[in-house]
Amino acid sequence: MSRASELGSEMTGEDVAFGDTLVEVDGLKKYFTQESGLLSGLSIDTDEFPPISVGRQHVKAVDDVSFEIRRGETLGLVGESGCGKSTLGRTILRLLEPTEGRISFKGDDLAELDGEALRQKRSEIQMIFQDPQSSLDPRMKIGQIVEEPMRAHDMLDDDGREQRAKMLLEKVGLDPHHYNRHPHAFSGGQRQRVNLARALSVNPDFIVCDEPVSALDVSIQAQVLNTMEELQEEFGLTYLFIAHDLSVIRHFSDRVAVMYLGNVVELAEKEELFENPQHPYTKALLDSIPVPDPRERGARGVLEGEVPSPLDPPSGCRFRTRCPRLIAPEGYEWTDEEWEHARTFMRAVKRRTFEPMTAAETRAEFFGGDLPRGEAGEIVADAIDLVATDRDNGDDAELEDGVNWAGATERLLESFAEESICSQERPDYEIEPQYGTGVHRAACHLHR
Ligand SMILES: Nc1ncnc2c1ncn2[C@@H]1O[C@H](COP(=O)(O)OP(=O)(O)OP(=O)(O)O)[C@@H](O)[C@H]1O
Repeated sequence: MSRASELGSEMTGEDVAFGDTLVEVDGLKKYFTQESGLLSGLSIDTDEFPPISVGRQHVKAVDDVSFEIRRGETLGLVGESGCGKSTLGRTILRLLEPTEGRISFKGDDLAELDGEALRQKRSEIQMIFQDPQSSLDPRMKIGQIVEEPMRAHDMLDDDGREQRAKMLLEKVGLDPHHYNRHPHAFSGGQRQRVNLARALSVNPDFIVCDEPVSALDVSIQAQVLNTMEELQEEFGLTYLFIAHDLSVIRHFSDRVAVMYLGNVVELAEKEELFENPQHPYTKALLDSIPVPDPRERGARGVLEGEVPSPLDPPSGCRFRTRCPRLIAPEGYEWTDEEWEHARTFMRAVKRRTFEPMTAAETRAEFFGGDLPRGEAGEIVADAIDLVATDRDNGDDAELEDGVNWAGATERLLESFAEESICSQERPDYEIEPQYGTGVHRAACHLHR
């Protein structure tokens, strides 16, 4: 093996041109196995020994994700907390074992590599974490910290490593004379710069940046991002840039992938995604960017309800349980307006967002007095009845506010939401972009 390939610093016959695919993720899944809570998970099977087993559930943190990252670009990955961004980043790096799927890096399937081959590849792929405080060992000097990955990969000799560390400290905007200082002498932004130098020490091609500036003051964020951009240019780096902050993503990415509950729901070039968003989840995220207007307090509440549990995610489109654009189920005769009324009523009942009133009042409030025709109208009438105050429910102690919210919710969801294409098929469509020429993918049946 040549010295160069031993160092992992030069590609051997597998060079990837700028703009060509460097990383490809295909059908990637990462499930965490969890023992289910208390007795609910225990099952008794007398044919087995021991006869009691603990039920296991799967946290579907990443569930069938596919995309590519091109050499030299920054792919932004955005989504609310808990949607699986970090897990995806770590699984791509093989810090977590994939449950299923392929991760190819320069054409090699990372999921298949192990031992020495994986170790070699690891130097070409590095990661930067959110918290620069906890990722730096306080007892080590920053010079040693930067040299650590080089030592682990047997790269250069002592002098060579020191020289390289000092060169990198300078590149990331630190004083190389601070080589012997300890991390506590540095500010948060400077510590993240130390992390950058450490990641760069083994000459990687690809860096997964997991919320790299989220812990920093806003004024410092831009400076660190600028340095990251300069380093990208100089070293030909490719970034997967994970952030929940859309304004940071907008500043920094070439293309953007939006994640929701383990799925990528939309992916497009940056301008296309921000100017022409096509997934209702992306639109809601964009609408909830806090506006710098003192009269508006905080984010505008567009995203209603809770993110469902990744233990049991919704079928079909993952966003459908919160989606304001849920598609009308087939098989009923109704106008768009009638379906809109029914959908609004269904959401309000499910989330119990109105004070119960008489059946006539409910009908007037949500349907302007006229129910949909045919079977849909009968279902709506049943549901209205279940939450109406002038219906005699006896004194069933189970009922909240004296009306049957749960019964009405079940009736509406079963008849309408569960029958929608949104519940039945997982969407994935390509859309004609309005900006640029890149591929625009949106996982929303409105584009079927
Ligand atoms: N080791 C683990 N064991 C079980 N569940 C896990 C584990 N790690 C993550 N999860 C779950 O997987 C889901 C995705 O988590 P992940 O941290 O990837 O999301 P995220 O989008 O990066 O969120 P955040 O921005 O808050 O870190 C969450 O429901 C989380 O609770």
